Amino acid sequence: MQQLTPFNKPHHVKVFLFTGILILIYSHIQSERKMDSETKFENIISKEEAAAQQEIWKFVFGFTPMVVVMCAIELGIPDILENHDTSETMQELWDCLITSITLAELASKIGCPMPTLHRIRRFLVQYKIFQEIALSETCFGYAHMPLSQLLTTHGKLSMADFVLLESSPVMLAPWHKLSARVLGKEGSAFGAAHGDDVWGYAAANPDHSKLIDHAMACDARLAVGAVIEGCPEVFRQLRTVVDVGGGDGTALRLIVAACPWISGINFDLPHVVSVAPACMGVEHIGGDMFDHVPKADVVYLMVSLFSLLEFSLFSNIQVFILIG
Ligand SMILES: C[S@@+](CC[C@H](N)C(=O)[O-])C[C@H]1O[C@@H](n2cnc3c(N)ncnc32)[C@H](O)[C@@H]1O
Repeated sequence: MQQLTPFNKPHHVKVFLFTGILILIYSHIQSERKMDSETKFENIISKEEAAAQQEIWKFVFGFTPMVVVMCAIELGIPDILENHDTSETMQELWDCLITSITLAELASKIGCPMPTLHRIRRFLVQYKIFQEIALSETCFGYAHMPLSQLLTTHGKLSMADFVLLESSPVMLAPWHKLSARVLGKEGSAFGAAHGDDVWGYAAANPDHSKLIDHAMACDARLAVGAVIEGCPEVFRQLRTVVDVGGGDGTALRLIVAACPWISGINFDLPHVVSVAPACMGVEHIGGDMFDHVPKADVVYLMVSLFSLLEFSLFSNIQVFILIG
């Protein structure tokens, strides 16, 4: 008698084949899925890697915005624009209320070739520091943006001198000592770069000291303007005020102008006050705040928070601190 195996009946063969095909299809789908997710994963990685490869350029050329803005200030572009009168014809023709200047006009005022200026212009427009206005199909004008307004020399809220200070070689050199500072090899990064602290270096280098004073004045105009406007009551009862580390006296000049009943003492290191501009209602006194500070109804210290401990010596004086 012939033994029956699963294959010797036709319907068994069919079932077997059918199951086999199902298994094949299933494993094929599974392997497709696996490949699919692997490819997707690889794609994600490669997208991230591609993004990183783009991102890295920000760090390679991260300094560029700072130096191009510095260049614009040094060339006087914001000031030229500020003082430029758009010709009446142009004004009427284009009904353009925004003062703008063409590249040719700008190049001629600066006294530089157009092609090099064009490259700086492109960057400044791209970064929305200036805006480009189409005056015709072929002619463009360049106009102020809120950012470029802050770069004019005499603007009320100008930050131009702060940009010039921080982009100066003296202030950039300490950043090259940062890793040594982190490793504890250097006391201070500024000292490592220049062999002295910031104020000692400034005392020996009047040009740099002037740069610091002007930069600090930018900050003082912003901060003090906001305090006078935001809380004028702070000044009502005061007769005498000392600004410790007051730089060229900008902060006190603003306070005294807004509150003429106040007498101000601008207290700073001797090399700073000796060149500070005279101002009615403000007396400049030179000295070291760690030795003594003139007496007054109020002593305030803005920014220079070297050591609050030293201010325990003001224990019987009202002290308030403005952080700019
Ligand atoms: C960061 S600046 C601030 C300037 C000003 N308060 C402002 O915000 O515009 C610090 C000021 O403190 C002054 N300074 C540093 N050490 C000082 C000291 N030992 N005694 C008095 N003034 C000092 C500096 O000369 C400088 O003008």
